[in-house]
Amino acid sequence: MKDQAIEKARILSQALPYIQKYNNKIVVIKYGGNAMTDEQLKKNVMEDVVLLSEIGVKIVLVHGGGPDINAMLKAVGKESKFIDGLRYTDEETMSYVQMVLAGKTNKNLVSMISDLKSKAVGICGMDGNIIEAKKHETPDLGYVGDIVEIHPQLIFKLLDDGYIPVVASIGTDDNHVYNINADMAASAIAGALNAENMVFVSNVPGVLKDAEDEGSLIPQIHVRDVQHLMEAGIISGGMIPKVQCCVDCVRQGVKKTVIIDGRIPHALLIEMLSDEGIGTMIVGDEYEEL
Ligand SMILES: Nc1ncnc2c1ncn2[C@@H]1O[C@H](COP(=O)(O)OP(=O)(O)O)[C@@H](O)[C@H]1O
Ligand SMILES: CC(=O)N[C@@H](CCC(=O)OP(=O)(O)O)C(=O)O
Repeated sequence: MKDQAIEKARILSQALPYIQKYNNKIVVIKYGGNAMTDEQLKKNVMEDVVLLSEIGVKIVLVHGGGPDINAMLKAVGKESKFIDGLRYTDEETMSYVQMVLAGKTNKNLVSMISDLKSKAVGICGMDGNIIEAKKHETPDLGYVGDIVEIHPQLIFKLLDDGYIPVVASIGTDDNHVYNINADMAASAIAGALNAENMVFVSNVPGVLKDAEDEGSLIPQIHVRDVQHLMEAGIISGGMIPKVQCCVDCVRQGVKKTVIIDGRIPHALLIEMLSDEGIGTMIVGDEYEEL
């Protein structure tokens, strides 16, 4: 019993340099819909978000919700169609995407944070014109948007006032509302906020040497090696835009980007506050180990 308590205290004390490192720093967390399907694991992720926020990390939570959107479309008898990992979004689909992402999924995360006695504000990229977008041109995906510019003032204001901004990936121009891939929204927001760290919470261990073999994790990739890994077919499918987003983040000055497995309880705490490496880190020359 006493030994267990000492071990717990040792692990807690290990967190001190990380708490100091991240105090008052902005960290963007992208929480993917595939890692939200288990309620207990979702609660673990929200507990980690709240704990990090309570120790002074300025957390911005950008979320996806692909499976929630698929379920809604199925319920109304509409087919989900993806091209190169992006959802074909006709006008009717767009209204469901907005309803689900900025409604059910967003408010569920906000209420979980409130239940943990912390303060969150749920918004989407239309609020405060955060995500200025334009129609994605080729291929024609309907109301799928590309990000033109991030206007981060509202996010800064919420962080300054002690709120955790919870952001749904919907953008707008003067005339239309657009469905934005949540990885892209998160990385563009991280770049615009000059975040210290960008963490993608997914449902894979990270980048694998062999996508079929969960034991083949690549712990660290330098941005200069990403092109080669794509050409060699090691990074493929849904991992291509995610890794590309990591590279964009690093190029925009985010010091560390990491893809972690939301199926591991408290993966965020392990990643942020311990000496244990978890997932795949994608870094540039600027990155320094603590
Ligand atoms: N080298 C790789 N390592 C891990 N996953 C890979 C790799 N290549 C392709 N993938 C695929 O990428 C998917 C992760 O992307 P995605 O489903 O878009 O995640 P999320 O829902 O978190 O946004 C995995 O489910 C896997 O099928
Ligand atoms: C254009 C596009 O594909 N948008 C995504 C937005 C949600 C998302 O990205 O959710 P995940 O992170 O859970 O995949 C979609 O409609 O599914």
